[in-house]
Amino acid sequence: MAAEFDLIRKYFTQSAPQGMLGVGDDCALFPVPAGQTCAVSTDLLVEGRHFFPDVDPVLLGHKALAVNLSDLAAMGAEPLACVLGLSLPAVDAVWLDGFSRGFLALAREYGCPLVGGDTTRGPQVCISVTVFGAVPAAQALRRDAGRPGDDIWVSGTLGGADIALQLLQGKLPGEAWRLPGLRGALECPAPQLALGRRLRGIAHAAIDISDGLLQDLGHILAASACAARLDVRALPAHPGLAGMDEDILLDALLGGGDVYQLCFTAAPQQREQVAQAAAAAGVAVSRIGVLEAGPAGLLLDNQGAPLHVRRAGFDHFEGQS
Ligand SMILES: Nc1ncnc2c1ncn2[C@@H]1O[C@H](COP(=O)(O)OP(=O)(O)OP(=O)(O)O)[C@@H](O)[C@H]1O
Ligand SMILES: Cc1ncc(C[n+]2csc(CCOP(=O)(O)O)c2C)c(N)n1
Ligand SMILES: [Mg+2]
Repeated sequence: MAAEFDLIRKYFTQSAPQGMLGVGDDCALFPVPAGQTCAVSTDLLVEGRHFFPDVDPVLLGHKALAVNLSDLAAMGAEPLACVLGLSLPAVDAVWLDGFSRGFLALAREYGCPLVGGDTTRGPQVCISVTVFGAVPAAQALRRDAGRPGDDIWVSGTLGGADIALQLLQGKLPGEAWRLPGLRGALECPAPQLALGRRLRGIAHAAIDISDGLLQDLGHILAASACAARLDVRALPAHPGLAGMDEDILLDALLGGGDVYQLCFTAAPQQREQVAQAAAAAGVAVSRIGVLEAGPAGLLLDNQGAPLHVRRAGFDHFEGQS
């Protein structure tokens, strides 16, 4: 058989769950639960841009799916299935074995079977994942649902992945000792699906933080036509960042990407319910500010002065428009 189909069969073909048609036909088929709407998101990961060429392929397989599941979490959706597009320079059995194991282990953990994809040859490793989820349409956590007066929350911790990335890029040489404690935040993010699901009917707007807190919160502010007042002292720093230079730390907390935690808004009357949802999901949440009626996108500090921002967040085409 052609090597291409051999590869697909060997690494990516699993028996489809009952009621689904998986790998092997022109399309996959799967049902959407009655009364719910399909949530779809896609993310591309390019070698050298989203990951280092020598990253552990097991972790890369995990992250390629995790960043997509994170978008379902940010919508309050539950995973249904995923598809995987792969462009590879050559057949590397060790890499494929690790990548597929990392990917399929997470797919199993979150009930998101791999039901199809496409495999081609190309100059560098390029991974495209599309996830399909289900959410009752009226309960989806949309970016435009924030309201003035809402608390702004963030789950988990911030900054760890960004400092890990800087260390791997050879920046901050005096801090290299921190890398072992931070690397997991960059290379093995956990999608916050349990939290997103439990925030249905409690939170208003939500987004997952991929490009940096300020940039991603900015999307909620723009869509919800709100300003925000932030308490930077309430930002939850990754424990591996304790004692770091204050400016470097603040820049990482506000502008660092690859976080894959949820930033969400909820009415102050829902504080107890938010705390219960977070406890049930097994993740910490921090209240970091409030939405205000004001110019859309305006960011204030807790004194009400414009927030001083040194790092804008991640932008693939920075300086090009
Ligand atoms: N080439 C494209 N064609 C159509 N829509 C696009 C395209 N690229 C991005 N989008 C849409 O633009 C919006 C912002 O895209 P982006 O990739 O920044 O999503 P995100 O959720 O903010 O980031 P992430 O996926 O990293 O969490 C999304 O609604 C996305 O579907
Ligand atoms: C080798 C390497 N260089 C840079 C980064 C940082 N990075 C790349 S893409 C991105 C935003 C999310 O991606 P997208 O907006 O495409 O979903 C971030 C923060 C990395 N992880 N690895
Ligand atoms: Mg997102």
